[in-house]
Amino acid sequence: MADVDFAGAVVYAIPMRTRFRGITLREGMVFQGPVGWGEFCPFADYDDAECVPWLAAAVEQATLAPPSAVRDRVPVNCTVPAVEPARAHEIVEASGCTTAKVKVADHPDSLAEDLARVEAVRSALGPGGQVRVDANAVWDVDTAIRSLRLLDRAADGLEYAEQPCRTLDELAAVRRALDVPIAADESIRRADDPLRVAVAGAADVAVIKGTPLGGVRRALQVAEAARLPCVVSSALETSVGLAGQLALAGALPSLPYACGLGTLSLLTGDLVDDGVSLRPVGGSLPVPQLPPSPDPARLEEHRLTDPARERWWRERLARVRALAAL
Ligand SMILES: O=C(O)CCC(=O)c1ccccc1C(=O)O
Ligand SMILES: [Mg+2]
Repeated sequence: MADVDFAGAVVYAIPMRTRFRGITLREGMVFQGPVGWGEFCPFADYDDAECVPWLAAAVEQATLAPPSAVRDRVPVNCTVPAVEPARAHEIVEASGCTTAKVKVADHPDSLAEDLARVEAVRSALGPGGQVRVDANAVWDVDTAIRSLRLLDRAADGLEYAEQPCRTLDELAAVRRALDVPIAADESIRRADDPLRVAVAGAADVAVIKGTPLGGVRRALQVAEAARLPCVVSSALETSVGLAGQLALAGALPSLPYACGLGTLSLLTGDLVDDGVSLRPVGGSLPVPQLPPSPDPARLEEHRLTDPARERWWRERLARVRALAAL
């Protein structure tokens, strides 16, 4: 990709407001192409091969215009990390969202805390809101069934449960045992071939994350192949990468659920100006025409300064570019 300024890529590091998915500092790179900026932000524990689609997504955004949108706003959920009930209540209230996604099973023996968090979220939303939970694939089938029965009751009805177990067979078993709808996330984005994963019997909802799936175009194909209602969700990007996820959500023919794109509030800062920052207002986000450009002062503020860490990112980008032939 001769037309992408990889040499001028900036490495950023933004602290998380609360630990999320084991992450306390969100790191990544942004670079500019002929169409705009792209963001390369695979999690630190991913090997080079798993980073290839993340790079493809960033390069796509920097070099190709987004697909045409069929809507100009996208309803979003607020994301509630594994926090105390009082904090969970505050997060939901401050978000302005009527749908909340609650992290559960964050550590062993978390059930009592999970139940209290889900109850607090329901009380913050009131009866008209929707509560979904995400267990990030950690339960076995029996634990999932037992926990989800109780969580469903504590939530006064769950909208769905995201990836309660690891495999599709396990998801199918949980789905057969319960009335709670099941959503597949890791089963799709970490599949060997996301285009071929037969998720339809194992889940009711497909979580589509454009960044790990290799970009907006590829994610639209995965969404079509899934043959299920889709929820677009973030990978904790700054507003630069979130813009691509909103382009994806804007282009999907059908979007029956709130999307997991209200995640900027999990970070303590952003790379773009407040006026174009993708923070939900009234429970929804706009579909931007083009990705917002980083603000130079914000870039400087969040620039990663540790030289060894910066080198790690630049070397990672070089290796992944070689692997991806980009
Ligand atoms: O879906 C959301 O509400 C926010 C995004 C989210 O939860 C997430 C973000 C980064 C990595 C993994 C996940 C996840 O869905 O487990
Ligand atoms: Mg998930």
